[in-house]
Amino acid sequence: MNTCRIGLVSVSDRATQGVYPDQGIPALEDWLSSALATPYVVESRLVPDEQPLIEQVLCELVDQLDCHLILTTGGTGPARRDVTPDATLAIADREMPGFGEQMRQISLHFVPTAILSRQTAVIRKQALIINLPGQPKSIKETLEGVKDSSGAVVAAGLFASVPYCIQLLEGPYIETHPEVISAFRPKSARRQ
Ligand SMILES: Nc1ncnc2c1ncn2[C@@H]1O[C@H](COP(=O)(O)OP(=O)(O)OP(=O)(O)O)[C@@H](O)[C@H]1O
Ligand SMILES: Nc1nc2c(c(=O)[nH]1)N[C@H]1C(S)=C(S)[C@@H](COP(=O)(O)O)O[C@H]1N2
Repeated sequence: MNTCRIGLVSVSDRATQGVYPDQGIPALEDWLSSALATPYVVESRLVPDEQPLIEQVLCELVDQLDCHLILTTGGTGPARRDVTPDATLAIADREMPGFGEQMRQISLHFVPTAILSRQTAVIRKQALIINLPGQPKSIKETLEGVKDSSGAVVAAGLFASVPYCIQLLEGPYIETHPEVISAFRPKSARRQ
């Protein structure tokens, strides 16, 4: 079986300098372990907010380590050193604007400043690359989305669309725990 390879990239000047411990990679790892029901392997990188370094790490994860999915966290805002979306677009084959649109919709349920994030998603070769904001708590918020007290989905989490996207890119089959995130999959694409 083709095991899903997931690249995790935390973009933070202060975590890189040791001003605070990086919470981005642990938050990504925690969420994935709660949500994924099929096996996967992870490659993690911590980088400062430097566009050439971010581009280099993204290319290494896609081109050399053959990742199917890359999640970045941090550096999506309007500040001068926030360049993660710029690096992501610079190495992209194609943009997937729906992810950014949905992320900002989800985030408005949590913070009034959601539209300050320029986060996007792209495809490079076999890989889907998705930017998430830097606040560690925003990782679960954006990947999982919003449910009301009865469990009905108010804003679908980003990860609901990830397994089908990776399948369309001819990547491995990813199954999720439905109580965490219910992934969309058309009948024709379901595993028998
Ligand atoms: N990797 C991280 N680990 C822990 N906390 C983080 C991390 N990245 C961001 N944060 C927290 O989220 C806030 C917003 O994230 P943002 O990406 O805008 O960081 P920043 O203000 O540019 O700082 P830096 O790049 O130095 O982490 C930060 O100010 C910090 O409190
Ligand atoms: N879910 C969620 N989205 C969020 C936030 C957040 O805390 N949670 N912070 C917002 C703010 S204040 C900013 S400036 C932008 C960019 O954040 P980043 O530079 O940390 O990526 O994300 C926005 N989106």
